[in-house]
Amino acid sequence: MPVYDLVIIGGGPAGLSAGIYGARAKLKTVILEKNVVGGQAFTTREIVNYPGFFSGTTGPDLMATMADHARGFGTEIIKEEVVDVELEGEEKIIKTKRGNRYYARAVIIATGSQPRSLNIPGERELRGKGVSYCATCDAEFYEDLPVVVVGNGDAAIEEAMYITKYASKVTVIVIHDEGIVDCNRASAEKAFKNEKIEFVWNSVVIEIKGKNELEAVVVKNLKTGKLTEIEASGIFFYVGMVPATKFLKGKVAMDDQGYIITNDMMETSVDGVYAAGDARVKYLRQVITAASDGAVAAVAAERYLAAKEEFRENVLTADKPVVLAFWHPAQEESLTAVAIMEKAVNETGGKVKLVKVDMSRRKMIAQKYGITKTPAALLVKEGKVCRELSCYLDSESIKAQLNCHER
Ligand SMILES: Cc1cc2nc3c(=O)[nH]c(=O)nc-3n(C[C@H](O)[C@H](O)[C@H](O)COP(=O)(O)OP(=O)(O)OC[C@H]3O[C@@H](n4cnc5c(N)ncnc54)[C@H](O)[C@@H]3O)c2cc1C
Repeated sequence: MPVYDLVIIGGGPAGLSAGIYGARAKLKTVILEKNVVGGQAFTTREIVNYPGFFSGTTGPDLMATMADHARGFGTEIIKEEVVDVELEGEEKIIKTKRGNRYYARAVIIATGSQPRSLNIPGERELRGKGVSYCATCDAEFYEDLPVVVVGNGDAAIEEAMYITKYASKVTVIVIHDEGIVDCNRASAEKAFKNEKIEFVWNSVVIEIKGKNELEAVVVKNLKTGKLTEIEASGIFFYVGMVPATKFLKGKVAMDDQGYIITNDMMETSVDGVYAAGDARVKYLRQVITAASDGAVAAVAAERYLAAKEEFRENVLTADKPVVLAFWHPAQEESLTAVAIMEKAVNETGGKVKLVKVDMSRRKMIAQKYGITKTPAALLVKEGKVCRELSCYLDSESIKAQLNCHER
């Protein structure tokens, strides 16, 4: 497998947007997508809140446009499920279910999230035989048939309305008291007026019945304890999402729910590894914020790779010894030390050069050389450290240290 500048795991809006920005910046970019390109957004029929589409668009249309855009700039999109990663080294290794290995100089994790299952009897057995998590994919199979929807957030209510285009009746099971739903008001009001929708309040689904196909759903009223069997041919679950990050456990820092922790540059705890979209800890999980994250992650990755290349040219393959002077903008003492170091280097008449390293931005370089505090300075020759320099001397004494003896 060739070495890619950028491997993006996941081809939803975050991954596609990262692909657009990455390939446009001339990075050799590949997106590995295990399923349908477009992610969750592909599974929603109507998208009315993505900027530029006042009259709305469909998830599949919007995602196809994004995928064409990414491919247009040269991003490869390959159907592969990533099952393991080695992220620590300079060259990251991405391993797939088919046994392939992709090598990357930087990685963006854009694996999003997947529907939560309730793990109730019958749910796993009847998956694909009446149990579904995607109305866009499956609603049309229920023409004139009764269907149950579980949940009361935006996705549940909006998809319930979409299903009424096909189903004879849609029963929505809501855990809350009558009239209380967790979705936006406009959708709730429309759903309450929809004659094909019946709400069942204070209730949860406890069992799904059927042999080879779904026949009925058992619902428990949480206030009375009463069990009711609702005849149905299909059930759609919208009871939340879980991040698709299981294969990354122990590889990048996550919160206790498995969402990846990043800063506002989408950097994870591992150098050269970024996370974008629904898979990361964030406030709002939508197509627009996923696309935005993808753009930020790709630009951050591009700058990281450029900085690495610049470091290679300026330091590792330099034709003269280099003083690496580590400083931190919040530490005045380090600024003074670097200024004295610079004076000493200038007085060598070009025999030695100085490269300043801002520790607040170039953590990777500091880590590589084991530097934990500033000021600090190293003399590097032919890519190897030959000595540590004392930063607390005058420029004359520093100049005397600028002879290379291998460390
Ligand atoms: C029913 C529904 C309706 C919605 N409606 C709207 C709406 O109207 N407006 C809106 O803005 N947002 C909506 N959203 C939310 C929006 O779809 C998501 O916020 C957005 O898709 C997140 O994008 P993402 O790229 O981070 O992740 P995802 O869209 O989840 O994409 C992640 C991709 O990564 C792939 N993947 C996961 N693991 C691996 C792996 N190991 N190897 C390879 N590939 C992998 C997945 O197959 C998937 O394609 C809706 C969501 C749902 C479920």
